Amino acid sequence: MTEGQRSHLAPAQALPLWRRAVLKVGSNLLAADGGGLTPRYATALAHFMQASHEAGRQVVLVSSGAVAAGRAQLRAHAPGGGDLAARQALAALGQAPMIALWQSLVPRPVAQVLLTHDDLRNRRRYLNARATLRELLLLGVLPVVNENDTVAVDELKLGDNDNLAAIVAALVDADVLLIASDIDALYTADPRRDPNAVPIGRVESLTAEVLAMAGGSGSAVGTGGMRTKLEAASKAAAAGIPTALFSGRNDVAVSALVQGELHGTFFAVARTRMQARKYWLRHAPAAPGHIEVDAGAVRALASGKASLLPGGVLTVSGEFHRGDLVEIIEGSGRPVARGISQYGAGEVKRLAGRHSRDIDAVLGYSYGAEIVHRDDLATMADIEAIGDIDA
Ligand SMILES: Nc1ncnc2c1ncn2[C@@H]1O[C@H](COP(=O)(O)OP(=O)(O)O)[C@@H](O)[C@H]1O
Ligand SMILES: N[C@@H](CCC(=O)OP(=O)(O)O)C(=O)O
Repeated sequence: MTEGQRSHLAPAQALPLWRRAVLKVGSNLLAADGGGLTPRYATALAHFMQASHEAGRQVVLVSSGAVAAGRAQLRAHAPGGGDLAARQALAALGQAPMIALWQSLVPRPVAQVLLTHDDLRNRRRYLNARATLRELLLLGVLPVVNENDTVAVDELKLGDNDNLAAIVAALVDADVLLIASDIDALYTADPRRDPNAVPIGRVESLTAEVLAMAGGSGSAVGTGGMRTKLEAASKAAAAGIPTALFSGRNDVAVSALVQGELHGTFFAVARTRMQARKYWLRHAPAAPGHIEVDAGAVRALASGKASLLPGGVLTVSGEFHRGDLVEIIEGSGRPVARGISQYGAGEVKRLAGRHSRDIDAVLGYSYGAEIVHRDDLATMADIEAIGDIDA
């Protein structure tokens, strides 16, 4: 890529208002030209995150750069090639310096969160990761997520932080996924190969035709290229989250984001986050078991605004675990709602009819006041309404 292409700036467009965002920053921006970590581009991105924080917005950072930082530390002794164990060792070496770089640029505490794709497929760990990230955001801390490369395995595509960022966006219920790249937009073809490629401002839907535009990474340090960015946008869209792609090398593009303007490509969504979540709650298979609730809970749940608290639970049948999708029924057996249980069947049994404040005393620990949080719940009315958006 030439300097000319790097300094391209896609036309400005308004970014929809957001309150919580996931920002993904790739190795290319942190370890420019294959060297060690540099604050060169990270400074403006850190400023964007801080300005957002001061404006009452929350940002979760998904940062690459550990492997590149580890490699730079070992210099000539660094193992070359794509050997998995060598990359894992380099990531372990470079992770702390990468976190230290962000901490040196952000005037508030920075927390390291290491996740694997496997963790996020396991509903129990998914809930734990979500609770931790929510808590960090409430504490005003900047969570810096990276893949836990030491334990990640190659079938899970070690080194794909674009896709990880999309999963994290769904995990924290972000309003938007921001991908800072070394290129200012998605082009009709890889601009390194096709001089006639033109930038695209807005993508309505990630069709096969759009996916075919993307090539791999153009650099030695980046891993995914545009392909994984489009996969990430597609994953985020399935969760109802739009994606904004922009150049993290362009100060104008980065500072425009603070003003709510995007110079880059916007990937729109067909469903809102709420519709996407309710859609999932409707279609995902439920665990074998039910939670039977009393008339007060039936009324509260029907309002669509309440969580299921232990006080409204009468009985529990079957076997389910924390993180499973369960059906909630009333005495007659009629289904009232479906939702993700924060507690396993045995725990819910012990908590039935109790006040939320007693959870700790009864179990000796607590995953929160709700048996099913309202964000994880679809009422029968929601489920019927989703019938319409299916069509
Ligand atoms: N259609 C396309 N539009 C834009 N960039 C593309 C396209 N196809 C391939 N690319 C390449 O993808 C690169 C960005 O991905 P990558 O190198 O993995 O960066 P990062 O480190 O930010 O993840 C661009 O610099 C470009 O060379
Ligand atoms: N987890 C790896 C990065 C993996 C990755 O997706 O890199 P990149 O394509 O630069 O975003 C690391 O920290 O080096």
